Order: sequence, then C-alpha cells, then structure tokens
Amino acid sequence: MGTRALVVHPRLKTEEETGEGVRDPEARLEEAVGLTSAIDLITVHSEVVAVARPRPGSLLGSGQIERLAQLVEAMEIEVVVVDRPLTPVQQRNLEKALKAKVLDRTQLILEIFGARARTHEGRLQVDLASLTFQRSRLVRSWTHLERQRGGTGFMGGPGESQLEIDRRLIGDRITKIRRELEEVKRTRELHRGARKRVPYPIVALVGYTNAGKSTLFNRLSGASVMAEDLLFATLDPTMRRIGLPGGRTIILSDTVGFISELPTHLVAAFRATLEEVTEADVVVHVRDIAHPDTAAQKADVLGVLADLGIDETTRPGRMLEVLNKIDRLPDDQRIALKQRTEAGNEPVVAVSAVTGEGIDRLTAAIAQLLGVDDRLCGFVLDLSDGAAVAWLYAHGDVVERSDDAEGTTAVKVRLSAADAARFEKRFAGAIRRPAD
Ligand SMILES: Nc1nc2c(ncn2[C@@H]2O[C@H](COP(=O)(O)OP(=O)(O)OP(=O)(O)O)[C@@H](O)[C@H]2O)c(=O)[nH]1
Repeated sequence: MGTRALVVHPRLKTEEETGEGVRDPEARLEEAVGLTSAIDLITVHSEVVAVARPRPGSLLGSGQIERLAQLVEAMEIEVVVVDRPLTPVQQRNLEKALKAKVLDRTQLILEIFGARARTHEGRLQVDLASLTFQRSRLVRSWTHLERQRGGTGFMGGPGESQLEIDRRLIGDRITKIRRELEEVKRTRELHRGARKRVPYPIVALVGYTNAGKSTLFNRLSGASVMAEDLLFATLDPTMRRIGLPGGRTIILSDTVGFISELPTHLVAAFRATLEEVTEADVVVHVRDIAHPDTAAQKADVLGVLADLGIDETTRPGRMLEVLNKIDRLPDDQRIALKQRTEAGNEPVVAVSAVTGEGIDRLTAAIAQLLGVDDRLCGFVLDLSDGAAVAWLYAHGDVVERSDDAEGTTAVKVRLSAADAARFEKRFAGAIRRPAD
C-alpha cells in the first residue's frame, strides 16, 4: 500500500497583486499532484489554499492549519506536500501542527530528479543537491537518501550529538561526491566519444513536465520496435532506435521534464540530466497544447534550452515543435490548429500521443529535418558485401536501386555530406565505381 498524501498549493495573494508570471492555481495544483504521484505517493486530497499574508513561521494561517490538521487526521494522511518552497522553521512548525511529514516543493523536485537521473553524473548532482539541502536543514529528505543508505543515520529524532554526527557524515559525503563529480567530468569526454560512435542521428524529446514526452516516446518506438542488439543494449533505457519513413534510422532520447521556478541549487542537477540534449542532432519540443499555461511553459522550456546554448540560431532548422494532446481540444480549435500546422510554413506538428493522430506527420517531419542538407549520391556496389547496402538503407533515403546479373547493384541514395564521406571511407572495398 502506498503512502497517503495531501497536496496543497498555496495561492499567494501578494504574488497575484504584482501580477508577474502568475499561473493558473488549479493547473499548478494539478501539476503538483502529478509530481507527487511520480514519487509513488497516493494523493487522497488536494486543494488550492488562498494565502492573503504569508506567515513567516508557518506560511499558512492558523485557521487553515487547523482545518488541514483535521483533514490529515480524518483521512489518515501521512505526508503533506506544500507546493512552495518552505523555510526550515515553516516546515518544522507545519509538521508539528499537522502531525504529518511535510514535503515542500524543493524536496518534491529533488525526489523526482533522484528517481529519474539517468547518467552517473546526473545521479551525483542530485545527491549533492540533496545533501546540501539537508545540511541546511538537518532534516531528512523523504526517501532519496533513505533508499541509498538503507535507512540508517537520518531516521528518527536525533539528539544533539546525533545531529553533530549527521552533520559530519553529510559533510564527508559532500566532499566525496564533489571529488567523484570532478572525476566524472574529466572522463565525460570519453562518454562523449562513445556517443559519437552511435552511428545514427540522435533526436531528443524535451518539454515541460506532463507534456506527454514519455507517452510520445512509447508511441514512436512502439510503432517500430527493433530487436535489441549489442550496441544498443549498452545505451540508456531512455534511448531507443527507431526507423523513420524512408528507411532512415534514428536514436530517440527521452529526457526529464522541465519545471518552473526551479530552485537555484537544483539547476546543476537538472542540467546534468539534460546532457544528451546538447548533443542531439534534432531537438523536439513537446508541448501540452491543451494546458491553460501552455504559452508560459513554452517560454520556460525555451529559456532553459537557450541557457544550454540550444536555439534556432545555434541549430538552424534542427528544432521541431510538437503540439501534443490535440484530442483534448474542442473540434473547431483542433481543426484550425491542424490546418495551420499542415500548411507546412512552420516547423510545428500537431499530434495526440494517446490517439496516434498526427504521428505519421511527425516522423515525416523529423525525416525531413534530418534530410535538409542531403544530396543525391550514386554508387555501384559489390553485392557480396551486403553490409554496404544495408548501411545505405539505414543512414540514407534510398531512392533507386537496380541489381544486375554480375553481382553488383547500382544505388541512388540521399545522404548527408558527412555520411557520404563516412560511407566512402568505410566501404571503399565494396564500391566498384561511383555511379553517374
Ligand atoms: N489526452 C491526452 N493525454 C495525453 C497525451 N499525451 C500524454 N497524455 C497524458 O499526459 C500525462 C503525462 O504524460 P507523460 O508522457 O508522462 O508526460 P511527460 O512529459 O513524460 O512527463 P514528465 O515525465 O513529468 O516530464 C499522462 O497522464 C498521459 O496519459 C495526449 O496526446 N492526449
């Protein structure tokens, strides 16, 4: 049985008065519930709580706290998620008054990063952020370190001397992780090299949390699952090899979702989980077009990508926007959106990852983006070397082929300049002569 949770989104009146970056509170609550379920808590109740004047000692007002405490007791709630950053004092006071473990937004996000960090570096960055956060509060995080340390050290109510020991242990561990991170950074070039050997273009899915990346990832790879081979068995589970229309192969890579108002000390951890994006050939930005804050979410994602040096200027023609969840739009809006995107003037495709609508257009659009600087090449190849022909099918778009009786085949294929050079070098022995 999972742990029962109450999720509260404090709606700050003061913030609304300044009017800056205000998002729909109900949508924010929904996002917080989504994040909560991502760390295996079961939300039994959720609500937006209006806060006229944030209290320094508890954020919420005493009447509200009393009401929530009754709810906690009546519904046997063990964890209360407060979707805002809390000070250590606020957190402690709320825990005392509500008689439940309280998680604030920072801790919630840390847990998610902890659960989703995929690379060694990503995991170390999350551990570092988590330990730094703990040291500042000397409270345990919800599950992350517990899992890691087998539940020792941080549990229970430590006395004064135990706190001293904990502080020293945390300090030691931070030093150790920093050293490990240095080491990983030094060897990162090696990992990069390994990626470069992946003989297909990498297409990375990015997007705001809950936009539907994983659903789309499964839909795209489900449509053309390829047998696992040795090379790909060593790849991350969040990377899959898929075939595009025209026969070209790509590696599709899913990434951790973006979240607004990321606390500064989590930024490094988040970036480390995004490493593959900086190396992607094509970046596909997945958006929830039916979300009330879809425009603000887009701005968030583009902002972070720009910080990573990824935008239209650094990657001209290599970014694609996917407007997902069109099945949730009213008919007239859906039709208008499809007409706009199908006109083909912008690098935008409208899809539903759930119903499959528009997916063919998406794969065609990716194939087209990858093919922008392709040129038509011709080769006459020795058929006794099947690998050369297979290579052309996997890397390019074979437009014509004719085999003859003498064991050769003439192939016309669209290839990128880099792939054409690679092919000529690798299969020099199989090329009888370049075709006309
Ligand atoms: N109606 C509808 N729901 C969708 C669609 N795509 C995804 N969803 C739903 O949206 C929710 C989030 O989808 P995910 O694929 O987990 O989103 P994500 O972008 O991977 O989320 P993070 O992992 O938090 O970054 C799930 O409940 C999906 O079923 C869609 O095209 N239509």
